Parts: sequence; C-alpha cells; structure tokens
Amino acid sequence: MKIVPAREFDLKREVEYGTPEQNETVRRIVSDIRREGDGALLRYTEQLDRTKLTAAGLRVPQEELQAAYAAVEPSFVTAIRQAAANIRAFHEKQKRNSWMDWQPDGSLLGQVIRPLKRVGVYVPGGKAAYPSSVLMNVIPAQVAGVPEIVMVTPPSTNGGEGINPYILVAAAEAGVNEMYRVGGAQAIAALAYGTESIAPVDKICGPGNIYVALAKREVYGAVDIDSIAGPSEIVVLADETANPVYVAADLLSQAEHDEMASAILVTTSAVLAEAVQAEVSRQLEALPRKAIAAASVEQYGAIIVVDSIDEGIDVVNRLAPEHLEILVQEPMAYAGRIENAGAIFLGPYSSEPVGDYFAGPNHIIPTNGTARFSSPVDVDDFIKKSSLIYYSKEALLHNGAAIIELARHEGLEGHARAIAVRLEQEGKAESDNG
Ligand SMILES: NC(=O)c1ccc[n+]([C@@H]2O[C@H](COP(=O)([O-])OP(=O)(O)OC[C@H]3O[C@@H](n4cnc5c(N)ncnc54)[C@H](O)[C@@H]3O)[C@@H](O)[C@H]2O)c1
Ligand SMILES: N[C@H](CO)Cc1c[nH]c[nH+]1
Ligand SMILES: [Zn+2]
Repeated sequence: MKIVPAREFDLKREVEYGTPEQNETVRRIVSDIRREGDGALLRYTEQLDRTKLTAAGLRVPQEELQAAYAAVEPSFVTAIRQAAANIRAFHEKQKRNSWMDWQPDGSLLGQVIRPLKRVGVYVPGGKAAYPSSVLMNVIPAQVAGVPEIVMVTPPSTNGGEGINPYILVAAAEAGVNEMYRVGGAQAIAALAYGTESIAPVDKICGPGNIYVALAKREVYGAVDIDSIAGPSEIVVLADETANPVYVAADLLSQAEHDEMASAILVTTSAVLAEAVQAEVSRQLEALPRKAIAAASVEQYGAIIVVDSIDEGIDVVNRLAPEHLEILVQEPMAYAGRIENAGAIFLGPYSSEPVGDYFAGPNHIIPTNGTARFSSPVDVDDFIKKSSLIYYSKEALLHNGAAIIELARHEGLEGHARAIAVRLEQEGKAESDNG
C-alpha cells in the first residue's frame, strides 16, 4: 500500500463509474432485455453466470427456501435472527406519519405518506454471497409497508451450484415470497422494464458490482433507484494512538469485497503509516480472498499522511467515503465535523463489520463520492409522499388576489382566470345574498 503526502494525492475522484467498455456492455445488456425480455435474460444468465435456465426456472419456489435450512448451521440462523431484530429496531425509528393541519381560515394542508407498491431488491452474489444484504434491503421495505418485494440474486452465488443456502435462509427469515435467480445488469433491466416472467417494479434498491451500479444508473428514470451503491470503500482517519493491527484489519475488511473496492488510511502519524503498511502486507497473506484484496489495495488503496487532524478531516470530506472510521484519541470530538460520509464508525471497538452485519444501521451505502448528496438505504427509500390541499371559500377569497398576481407575472393568464372566475362568482353570490 503506497504512502503519499496529502498534497500529492489526487482528491478529484472520478464521478464517472466504470470503463467505457463496461458502460457499453451494460447499455447493450439493458437494451437487449428491454427489447427481447426473457429470451435475452436467459441468454445473458447462461453467458455471464454459466447457468442454463428455462423461463419456468427463473422463479425460486418457496420450497427451495425452506429446504436450504438443512444446509446451514443453527448458529447461523440464530445470528441472522439477532441481526434482523437489530436492523428492524433501527429502521422502525425512521418511520414517518402522514400529517394534516387545519388552518384558522378553515382550510387544510397535509402530507400523505404511502409505501411504494412494488420494489425490486438486488442481493449481490458474484464473488461472495451476501445474506446480510437480504436483510438490509428487505427489512426497511417491510417497515415502510411495501406489499410487493421482489428479490433478485445471481443464480449460482459464490461460484457454487445454485443459490447459496445462506442467502436462501436469510430470504426465508426475512419473509421474501417473490424471488428470481438472475443477477448483474440483466437482473436490473428485467426489474425495470419487466419481462414475460418478471413484472416491472417501481424502484430498485441494493448494492452490487460495477455492472449492477451502471445498470441502476442506466434504468433510473424508468424506475427510481436508491443510490449508486457500488464497490465497497473505507477511509480510516487515525492519529498516533490507533492500533495498526486494527487499522490494517479494517482496511482489508473492505478491500476483500472487490478488486475495485477502495481502502484508504488518512493519518497524522508517519510512524502509524509505516506500521499499517507493514501490517496490511502481513495480514493479506492470511486472507482466503488474498488476490481480490491485493488487487484492491494495489489499485485503489493508499495511506495519506496529513499535517493535522483538521487537514485529515478536509481530505475525508473531499473523499466522501461510504464508510469512515475515526480512530483518534477523542473520536466524539470530531464526528460533528464530518460532512460527507455514508456511515461513521467511532473508536476502536466500532470496527466496520459491526455495521456490515449487526448493529442495525443499513449497510447499503452510496459510494464513489456520492455520499456528498445521497444517503444509506432507509425507510424513506420505500415511501412516497402526496401533498394534500383543501382551501376553504374564506381562504380563497382572502388569498385569491395574491395568486392572480403571481400567475400574471408568469404570463399565465389561464392560471389567473381559474382563480378569478371563482372570486367573481363567489363575490357576486355574496353581494346577491346580502
Ligand atoms: N456499497 C454497498 O452498500 C455495498 C454493499 C454490499 C456489497 N457491495 C459491493 O457489491 C459488490 C458485489 O459484487 P459481486 O461481483 O460479488 O456480485 P454482484 O451480484 O454484484 O455481481 C455479479 C454479477 O455481475 C455480472 N458480471 C460479472 N462479470 C461481468 C462482465 N464481465 N460483464 C457483464 N456482467 C458481468 C454477472 O451477471 C453476475 O451475476 C462488491 O463490489 C461489493 O463491494 C457494496
Ligand atoms: N461492506 C459492505 C458494504 O460496502 C456490506 C457487506 C456485506 N457483507 C459484508 N459487508
Ligand atoms: Zn463489508
């Protein structure tokens, strides 16, 4: 992992995702699925996921979910239930209520909150299987009250035959009842535009690799999406008090996700920088996913040495990472100064995987600098709002002239007249009556 002074590190992050070839591949897949439906879906599933399916085999039957319990350890079921309870409790706090306010003039204003009707959730499963992402997607949608939650995941998760049983058990625990064995850009396109076998959804949520992230961006507009939650990222902001063993382990925890994941240490301590550099090399050797983590660290990893914590905070805010760990003597003192980060982990015991799996906050978090303007998945992702306006006669007579004034200044006489005809008629009725 290279050590660089802050002034030599290019903080202008690429906002464009992926290479031109990856973008072109995704555009082609999306357009083929849109034109050909199931035919293209099955073809790409065979080509990219090495799985030959028929249209009838796309949907995963409930019996397959139940059968998977026999293939997992009881300790996994216990752990996933604990995690699910924590995730549900956290997301319950995000619920919003509709509201209505009667005004003194007899009019009423309000906002009606409704769940989305049908959402698609993507659970990644190419290089690793992510049962935790089942919970992070499905639970907030359930808390919001979404009646139709459609899950998609690659057909042979983690390179194995068939969907990984831990994903199936997580789906059963979460109560998923509509699930398809499709992944990548082709799954996103199928959810967005529909095929003969998969009815289209209103919104697609969930993380994935570069092909999934690009496809979500491609279909945005036809459907809503949560955010671009692509290859994982971690930034650790540390001073000389941080334990290099912990720092290196946490950096590698995200590097092992993907060759395109990014792991960056920002530190005021040259001593820590060197110790972490050595530790990363040492710990890499023991990782089963060493090749992926090494490629990530090599291409996207860095140790940035800064002159002060203030400079470090500036670097962090410019990077706008998915995950930030603050490993300094007084972490609480700095949390409020972080403007751009999807999730902030404070102190030496809040290692990033605590959030990935268990604490309760969502692990589907914007990446590639988009934490500047977007947020982790939450209950708000699964609701929509309608404004409610009831104007009383008194309110219209009182405010009509101001509305007409504003309409005429926009040159919109039709708008002005819609109000004016009422003022004329009601004014006339009042003078006739009295
Ligand atoms: N940001 C977040 O919140 C978050 C959360 C969890 C995981 N992640 C990220 O999710 C990703 C999971 O990636 P993954 O690959 O393991 O699973 P994935 O399910 O996202 O991707 C696998 C699919 O990619 C497609 N694909 C692979 N190579 C392709 C190619 N050359 N051309 C076209 N399509 C291709 C295949 O269809 C395959 O089904 C990782 O990058 C991880 O860091 C992010
Ligand atoms: N760190 C990932 C989000 O970037 C989430 C995850 C799931 N499993 C393990 N990690
Ligand atoms: Zn992770």
